[in-house]
Amino acid sequence: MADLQSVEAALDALLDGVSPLDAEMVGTAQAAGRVLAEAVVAQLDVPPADNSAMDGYALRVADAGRALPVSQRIAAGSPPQPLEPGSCTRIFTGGEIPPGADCVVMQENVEVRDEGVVFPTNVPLGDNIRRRGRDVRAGSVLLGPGVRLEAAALGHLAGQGITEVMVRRRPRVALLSTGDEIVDPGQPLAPGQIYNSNRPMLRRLLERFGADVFMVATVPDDFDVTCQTLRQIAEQADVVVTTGGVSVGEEDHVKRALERLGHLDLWRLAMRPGKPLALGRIARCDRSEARFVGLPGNPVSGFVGAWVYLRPLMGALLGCPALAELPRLSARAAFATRTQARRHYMRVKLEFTAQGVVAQAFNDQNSAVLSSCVDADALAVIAENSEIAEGDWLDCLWLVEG
Ligand SMILES: Nc1nc2c(c(=O)[nH]1)N[C@H]1C(S)=C(S)[C@@H](COP(=O)(O)OP(=O)(O)OC[C@H]3O[C@@H](n4cnc5c(N)ncnc54)[C@H](O)[C@@H]3O)O[C@H]1N2
Ligand code: MOO
Repeated sequence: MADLQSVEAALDALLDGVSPLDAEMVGTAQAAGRVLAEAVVAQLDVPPADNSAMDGYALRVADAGRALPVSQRIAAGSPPQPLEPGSCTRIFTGGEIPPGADCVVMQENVEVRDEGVVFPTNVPLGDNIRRRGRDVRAGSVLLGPGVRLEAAALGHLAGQGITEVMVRRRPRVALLSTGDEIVDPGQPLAPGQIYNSNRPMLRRLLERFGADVFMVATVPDDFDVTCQTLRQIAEQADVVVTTGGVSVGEEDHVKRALERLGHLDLWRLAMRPGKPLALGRIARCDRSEARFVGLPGNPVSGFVGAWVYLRPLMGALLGCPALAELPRLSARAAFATRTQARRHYMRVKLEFTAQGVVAQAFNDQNSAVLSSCVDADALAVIAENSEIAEGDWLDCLWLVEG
């Protein structure tokens, strides 16, 4: 086991020379989940003018403490007139503050009498006024490059009236399955066969990591056809991902095809699950190369491999730091375990208790037991040759999209 290589070394090899893909312009209505290729500079102040945070009355602080007549009414969207001296203005939330007014008193705090509206004394200057540009100042960076466009960022873009943004092209990923025993749902199962669980699982993960999974296929059981298929796919794919056939078993078409079409490194890693990993390149006609990642066939090994390798790879191709690195958190172990030569990525459920975060491990952590992943919130990373007692602090990789 002394020859096992580190996860970090494999990650370095995987990410070596990877740079962000080219940029493309998309409509903001289609931009959800995309990654900004360049900074977006604000063109407008938000809010565009001082406005009221409350339904109530705008006045001069100096006039508070007495009854004031109402000289105008301002709803959101109606332009204000300057405030007549010695009067107040009826105003609604979002209404523009009239020139001359310097505070807003909410309507619950006034008394409306025949002679006018009576205000409390000691109204703070500027109270309940949302200042122009408080949220965004024109000319400032609204969103920086590498930001993934999720709900609030999309709202922020719309707040500027922006309809198009420059984003990174989504990495084009081909997802291939190997193994004669693997059958797609919808087909009958012959004896010895199992359904392909890796394909929908990895497709979903890759899409969550920002990829465009433009094709899924099963590798044909023929060396020449495999070569031809991979060569064609590599012309369109940034990354070719396969599952299965990376261990020490009998001759495998994908491995041999990779050696013929480009380059292949077989890794034996000090990690569990996911000891075997294949990394390579497939040459294209124009001499550029598609990346190749061969994950193990065991579903849990594929699941963990996707988070540990494919997510950072998508992050690098998208120029998105939040995707490139999985967030970590510390949690107390609700279990005891020990490891040997391989670092263990244990699937855990996190409980957020008053005493802090507690990690509950799924009982059966075997790499073929996919039920261990269904409820997993995090991967607790247990160092090689170590022992964990209940209550010990664990370093966990949080399974979030980024
Ligand atoms: N003599 C040794 N045997 C194995 C070693 C080893 O070091 N020496 N390593 C083990 C480890 S660790 C792993 S992980 C697996 C990796 O195997 P492969 O990547 O070669 O994958 P396969 O043999 O093709 O399949 C493994 C397992 O997964 C099932 N599988 C494959 N594809 C799918 C799919 N799409 N959906 C669901 N299940 C799938 C397949 O039926 C096998 O049961 O090797 C160990 N062996
Ligand atoms: O390293 Mo493998 O993924 O344990 O079965």
